[in-house]
Amino acid sequence: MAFSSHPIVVGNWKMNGLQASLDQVLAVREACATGAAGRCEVALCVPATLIAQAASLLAGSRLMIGGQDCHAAALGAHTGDISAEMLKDAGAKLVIVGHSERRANHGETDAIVNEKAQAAARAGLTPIICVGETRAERDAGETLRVIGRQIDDSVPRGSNPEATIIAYEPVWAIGTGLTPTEKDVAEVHAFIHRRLATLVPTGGKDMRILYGGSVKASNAAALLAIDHVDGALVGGASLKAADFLGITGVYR
Ligand SMILES: O=C(CO)COP(=O)(O)O
Repeated sequence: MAFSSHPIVVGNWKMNGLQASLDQVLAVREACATGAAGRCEVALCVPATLIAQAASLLAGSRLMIGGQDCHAAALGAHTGDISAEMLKDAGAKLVIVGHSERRANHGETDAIVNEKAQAAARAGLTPIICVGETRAERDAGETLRVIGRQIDDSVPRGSNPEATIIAYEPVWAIGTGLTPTEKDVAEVHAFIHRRLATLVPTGGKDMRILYGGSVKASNAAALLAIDHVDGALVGGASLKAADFLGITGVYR
């Protein structure tokens, strides 16, 4: 087990964060400047209402801002939606697509997620494409079958491996304090790597695969040292800079 050579830790604030939360962005920015944030790329996917302001605070910083979802179209009659081009215009560098909360709460299929990932790439954003099995699927021994289908159908053919990130987030590990065993994480990440190589023959092995689901400072070192784990997608523990930096700081 060894740390990835090109890791990234991404915070997903979900539907949390008001103006006052920009203080947390500033604290992470400061840690990135001093080196306290660790030797990894660092990004925060804040609510859409904060993207432009957060990004404007980060000129010259290596901290990146991302969105949490985008529409597949560039513009048009889609009330309440946000396009990848709009996120880019607001200063985002990345966007999460296909998070299990979007798949479950908004009926997003692999085909929709695939279109969103293509939209992100078209706009010059790095898509973070999420996959993960439910508890019932794991208990039924279906994990690899489900993940294989999600990868095949959600990851656009011909994706640029350097500008596409996969996040493995077991649904049952999100917000529960539960995590898979290290052996299970290693098995799924190695499986995703092999599967990507069939989809992106020119460099599936270069595509980074993040682990997400109840990552916190106390378990980050063990999770991030697992083979084929190239970083983390962090929910609850990304809301406070101190907690988040306890995770990024694992990469010394
Ligand atoms: O869904 C997640 C990140 O996208 C994980 O959330 P938690 O870290 O709160 O479990």
